[in-house]
Amino acid sequence: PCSLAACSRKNTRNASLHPLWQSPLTIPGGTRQSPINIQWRDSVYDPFLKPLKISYDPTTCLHIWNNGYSFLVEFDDSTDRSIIVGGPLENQYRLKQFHFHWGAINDWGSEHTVDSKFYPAELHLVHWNAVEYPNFEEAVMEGNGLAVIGVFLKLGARHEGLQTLVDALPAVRHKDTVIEFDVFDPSCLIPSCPDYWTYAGSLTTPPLTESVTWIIKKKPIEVDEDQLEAFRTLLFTSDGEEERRMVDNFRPLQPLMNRTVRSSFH
Ligand SMILES: NS(=O)(=O)c1ccc(CCCCO)cc1
Ligand SMILES: [Zn+2]
Repeated sequence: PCSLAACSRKNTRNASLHPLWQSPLTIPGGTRQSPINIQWRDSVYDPFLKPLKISYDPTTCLHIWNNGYSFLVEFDDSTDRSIIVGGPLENQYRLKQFHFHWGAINDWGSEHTVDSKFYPAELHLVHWNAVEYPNFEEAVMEGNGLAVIGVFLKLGARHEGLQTLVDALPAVRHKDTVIEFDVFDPSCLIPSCPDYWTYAGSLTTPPLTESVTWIIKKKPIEVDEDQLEAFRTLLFTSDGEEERRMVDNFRPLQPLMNRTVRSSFH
């Protein structure tokens, strides 16, 4: 079993904290919380790390919904049609959903940082260990239950693959709205460069369980200003409630404690 923990620290970015983090949330015993700052020079090259193999079936895509924290694209995880294997992973993991974290302005928004630099947004592709556990909810509670690929978004050229998601956002503006999304291949959001960092961490929103093998891609993808602005038109609030813009939905950095970040590259 893994221990629950969160010791959110003073927010180093002076960002308006997501309401979730204003209440002091310190659960004793946390030794592997996320997100963290990745200090490039302290990461250790591991020659035994394999390339990450990603094979997604675009027809496993189900829907997009606004869950009041982010917008998620969810997948049919009843078979092994969309999986990742290799990298730091002992088993193959099934794609469950992907979502993003972003800021109110381009100066911050990512959850992880690299040499204390933040990106305007970060993509998380969430997978679970279907070899050892019967379903996602069980896997969430186990130390090797989940594998999340993190991809940084930086301001630059328009991303055509992302645009199909952006075009659907007005339909999920309010919390608990959902629209069907039939075909989407999330590998178009993952940089072709194979380089990544990996470390043992946790979910960055409740239940904050220490069940995630993080795989953070070294190279960001480029998106343009309009696409980032489209994220910021989403709402934390349900239809009929007083509107609160969905921005700054990232958790503060957590202590590295007794962990080493490994790199797949020299
Ligand atoms: N930001 S994250 O990738 O760490 C992440 C992924 C998935 C969940 C959902 C947990 C649901 C438990 O039943 C929460 C957070
Ligand atoms: Zn996330």
